Amino acid sequence: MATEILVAHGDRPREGGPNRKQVEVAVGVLLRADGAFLLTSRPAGKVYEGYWEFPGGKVEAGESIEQALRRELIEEIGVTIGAVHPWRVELVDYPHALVRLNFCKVYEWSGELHMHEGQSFSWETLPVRVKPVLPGTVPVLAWFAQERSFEGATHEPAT
Ligand SMILES: Nc1nc2c([nH]c(=O)n2[C@@H]2O[C@H](COP(=O)(O)OP(=O)(O)OP(=O)(O)O)[C@@H](O)[C@H]2O)c(=O)[nH]1
Repeated sequence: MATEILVAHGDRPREGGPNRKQVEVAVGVLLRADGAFLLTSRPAGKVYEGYWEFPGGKVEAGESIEQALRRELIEEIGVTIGAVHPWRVELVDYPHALVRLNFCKVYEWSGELHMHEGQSFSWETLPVRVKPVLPGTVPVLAWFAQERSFEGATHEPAT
């Protein structure tokens, strides 16, 4: 089966030409017992500043997805996570990079949420109230909708 590629902001020129390498990203979907999931806003100074996403970041050389996720969540939101459950993988073709998002569900963590990069956070359910949502995050909301038999718009479109 061909890998589905989500093209974000399709009309903009791509950096690095047609053979750009894929950037591996580890992404954490933290789930509370009541089903709410954690979204964080992208900090000032990063691409897509202010857009809402699931916390995570790029995998460094020599790291597994799980190791990267543990490191990123301590660095970014101050929690130490328990078991990591790989969920889905998505390829997103952004103008700035071709990223491979490795979404992992996490049900247990310790420590208080602390936004170390000045982000905001919000525990959300469907439909998501915060906006704008990062293009690479939108399909995740659709997966939740499928799992939860939720019908209707999962989020407000970015204007
Ligand atoms: N963390 C995260 N990144 C996502 C999501 N969806 C999505 O498309 N991305 C993309 O994946 C890439 C992750 O990079 P990042 O900037 O968060 O990673 P990082 O913290 O290691 O960045 P740095 O290079 O500034 O240290 C970005 O291009 C971001 O736009 C998501 O839900 N969570």
